[in-house]
Amino acid sequence: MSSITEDVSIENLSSLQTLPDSFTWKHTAADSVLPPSSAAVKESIPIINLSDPDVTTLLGNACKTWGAFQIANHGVPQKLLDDIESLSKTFFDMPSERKLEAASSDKGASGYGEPRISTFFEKKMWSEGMTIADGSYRNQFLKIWPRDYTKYCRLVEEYKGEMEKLASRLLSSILGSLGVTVDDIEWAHKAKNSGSKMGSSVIRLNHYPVCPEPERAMGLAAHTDTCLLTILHQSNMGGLQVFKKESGWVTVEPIPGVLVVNIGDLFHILSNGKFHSVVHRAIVNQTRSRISVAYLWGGPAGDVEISPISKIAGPVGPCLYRPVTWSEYLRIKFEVFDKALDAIRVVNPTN
Ligand SMILES: C=C1C[C@]23C[C@@]1(O)CC[C@H]2[C@@]12CCC[C@@](C)(C(=O)O1)[C@H]2[C@@H]3C(=O)O
Ligand SMILES: O=C(O)CCC(=O)C(=O)O
Ligand SMILES: [Fe+2]
Repeated sequence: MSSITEDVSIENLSSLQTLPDSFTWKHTAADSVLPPSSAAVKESIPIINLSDPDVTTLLGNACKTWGAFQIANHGVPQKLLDDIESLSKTFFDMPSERKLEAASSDKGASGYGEPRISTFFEKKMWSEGMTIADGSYRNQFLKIWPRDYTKYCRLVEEYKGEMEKLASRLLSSILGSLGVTVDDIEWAHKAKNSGSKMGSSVIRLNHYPVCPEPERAMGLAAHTDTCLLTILHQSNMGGLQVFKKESGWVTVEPIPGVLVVNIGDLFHILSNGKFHSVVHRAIVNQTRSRISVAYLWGGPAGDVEISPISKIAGPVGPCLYRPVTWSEYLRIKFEVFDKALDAIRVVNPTN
């Protein structure tokens, strides 16, 4: 039974011995975070070697069937993954008062705090996070790490650079599976020709402390990401689950050095509904804390509109969605949450 009823803040989760009422979720059978019965076949999202000669087909199939996959041979140095993970650990291991010095001024901005989606749920999530959204994270790093500030800012910039390269490479390959190229997208074509970066992105460091009653808690509630795609580095502790209509919640087992990729809402729009943004969540456990580092890639820098690729929609076929910038879509998402795609749909898919 939960005995603590007072308001508990996320920065103190690690010290709690019982699950406070405000963190106790009433999971239905379909939502259960308990492992499925042993009779159930253990499914998993595809693991794709990016050096495979069939990579385009494999990526295309994974995007259609799952909206998520794992990638090996991605070219991101292991040391960089280890370093960003240890930066995260250093941050979350700090005393609450120091973490709060980096608190975000509002839910979408850089800084420490609850997940932005928390406003849509009655109960609190068993996690804390640090959003690294734009240049403003530097002021927060300076406050909390006056001595290591330069080192950590450099690390974040290097991480962003590598992730952006990987994201652009994935975009090209995935588009290939739809029979189009980056030249069919005005913003991607421009970026390619000018050699400029396709750099609107956010990094979210997530920490899921050990939980006294994991089966009644929720680390990060079910959601889709708003961006084009998310590249997730999860520590060697599992917790990420993706939802598949036919199978329910499927756990993504961590594999050292392998990254997870999720299709986000903007890719659903870009592909004119061919790929679905995957619903996913993070569950927690009673034995070990967990860290994940999510790189959410919005594609073009600046306020550039993303719309269905006309070649995919077909010369006469309908475009299912109106053009939208990432920032406008974020505004809509955080007003209507899981109805955001419906809010920008212009054609009913059954028409
Ligand atoms: C740009 C953003 C994407 C994000 C909301 C945010 O404003 C900042 C953090 C992102 C994140 C990370 C955790 C899950 C998520 C749904 C959330 O609550 O905050 C995503 C948001 C998203 O993809 O829309
Ligand atoms: O921690 C995880 O495994 C999932 C994180 C996530 O979904 C996110 O940051 O958007
Ligand atoms: Fe997510």
